[in-house]
Amino acid sequence: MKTAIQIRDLSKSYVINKQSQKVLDKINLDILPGEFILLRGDNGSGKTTLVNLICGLQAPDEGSIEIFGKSPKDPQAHLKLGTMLQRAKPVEGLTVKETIRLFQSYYPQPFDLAETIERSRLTTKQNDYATTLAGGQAQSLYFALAIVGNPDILILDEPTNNLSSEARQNFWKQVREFQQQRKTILAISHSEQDCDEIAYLVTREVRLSNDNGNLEIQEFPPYQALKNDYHEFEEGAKLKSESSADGENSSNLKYKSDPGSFSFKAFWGQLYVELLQTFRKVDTIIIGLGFAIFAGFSIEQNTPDQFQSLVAASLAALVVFVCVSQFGVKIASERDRGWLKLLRITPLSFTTYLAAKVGNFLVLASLMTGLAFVSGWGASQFSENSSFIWEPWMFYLSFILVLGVVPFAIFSFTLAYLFKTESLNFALLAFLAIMALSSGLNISRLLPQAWVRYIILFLPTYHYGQLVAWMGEVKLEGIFRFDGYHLIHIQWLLWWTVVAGMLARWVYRRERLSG
Ligand SMILES: Nc1ncnc2c1ncn2[C@@H]1O[C@H](COP(=O)(O)OP(=O)(O)OP(=O)(O)O)[C@@H](O)[C@H]1O
Repeated sequence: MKTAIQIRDLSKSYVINKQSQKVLDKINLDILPGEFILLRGDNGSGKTTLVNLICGLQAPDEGSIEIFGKSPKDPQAHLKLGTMLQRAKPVEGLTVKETIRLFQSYYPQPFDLAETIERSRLTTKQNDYATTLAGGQAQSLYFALAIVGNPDILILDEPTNNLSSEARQNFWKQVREFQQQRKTILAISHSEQDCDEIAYLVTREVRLSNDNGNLEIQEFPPYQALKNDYHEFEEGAKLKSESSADGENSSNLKYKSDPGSFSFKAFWGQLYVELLQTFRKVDTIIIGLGFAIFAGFSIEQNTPDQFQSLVAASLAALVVFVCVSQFGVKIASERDRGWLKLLRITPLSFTTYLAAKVGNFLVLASLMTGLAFVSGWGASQFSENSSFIWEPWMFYLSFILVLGVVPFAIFSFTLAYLFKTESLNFALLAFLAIMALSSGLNISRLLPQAWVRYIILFLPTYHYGQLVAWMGEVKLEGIFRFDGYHLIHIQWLLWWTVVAGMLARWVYRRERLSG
């Protein structure tokens, strides 16, 4: 049996006011499976830093941490951990039940949904929006999210902050029930009432010192009993593995699949909630779907002879605008709420996460283009000399509009990770302006420098614009026309999708979510 958490010579410093300050200094600690550790220390002594390091949200300067023998960065370790972070808010647009179901989809062997809701005392609140929960109920939701994956280790960072005395009692009762299944618990609390509530469960109290970044450890009677059990088990396991050559291998088979790779279960779970959130936002419905319907209808009514080119141009602009603004703003809000931090400590992989976000956009963009054509057909029904007929170009144009915009959606994902929320709107506006300038509309003629025009030829917007002009038969002499090289434009867009994906992966990995 492996140690639940093994910490060796762990050090961490921060640069505060241009000076390096050591928060943790060569810390060593072995937490046994089934232990209940109470982590204490004054404000600023480094408790949350230690939790962030254990969850893999931050990297140590020196030393190492292992979760059942795995690095905290390893997705296998994330399967074992359930964490309640100190600062997080529920994500918008989802009910309590939907939020818990989403987290449940990330894990291969989760708890039953109804059981988790009941265990967290959220039965009467399960259909309420998570953002409307009162303080204590929100803590219960975070508890549910921490346990739904059926983790072996539960980490609770000041879980009873802002709770009433009764709510505290209830909370620790839930934790006790969880611990009775011989799970390992690491809890941080400043409250004396909390300490009284859990006193008989605690195996060791670990105190972080503010002065020297070291640990003081106090052992309680349950620890000795647990330690003896652990050593007996170790001895037994040693004998067993000596008598059976493949003993070690068979225990490793348990988690053979790699939780860091793409998971269909997590993809469908994530895509479902992304769609729910999108279609519950009134502005998406009005701007995205409303404008698409309006464009199709009014173009067919007023200029039916130019339907193909005008619909192509207006839909291209609309689809790009909605996808870029939707993606960026949504991720920024999730980041502000601490939601991304919560996602990063689950086994959800980057590929699954990004694929679900792109999938959400593809559904929205398909609906937008479909509705524009249906409303054009609707408008033709009111017109006496209608020329509207369903033609194959409509299908091909929709295909280009929807798939061609994927690299832009991924770029806006990248921007949302690169910029802080306050500056993100400017970044998105600048991005949209660059896209408009480089779309192939011959504004570039106004640019005196030839090299600017050459750069534009390499940008994805130019190729997207050309493909739309091709399918929309856009012929605006001297301003915008298809140059005839559709295969080259398709290749460039594919290449940009790969580049955008690599960039997104890089910003996702480098993101520090520790604040
Ligand atoms: N990302 C960061 N950048 C710079 N300094 C940081 C960062 N995170 C934490 N610190 C500093 O490190 C020290 C330890 O912070 P930490 O949040 O780990 O303490 P804590 O024991 O959890 O405090 P509290 O009990 O108030 O939650 C503090 O002085 C804090 O200001």
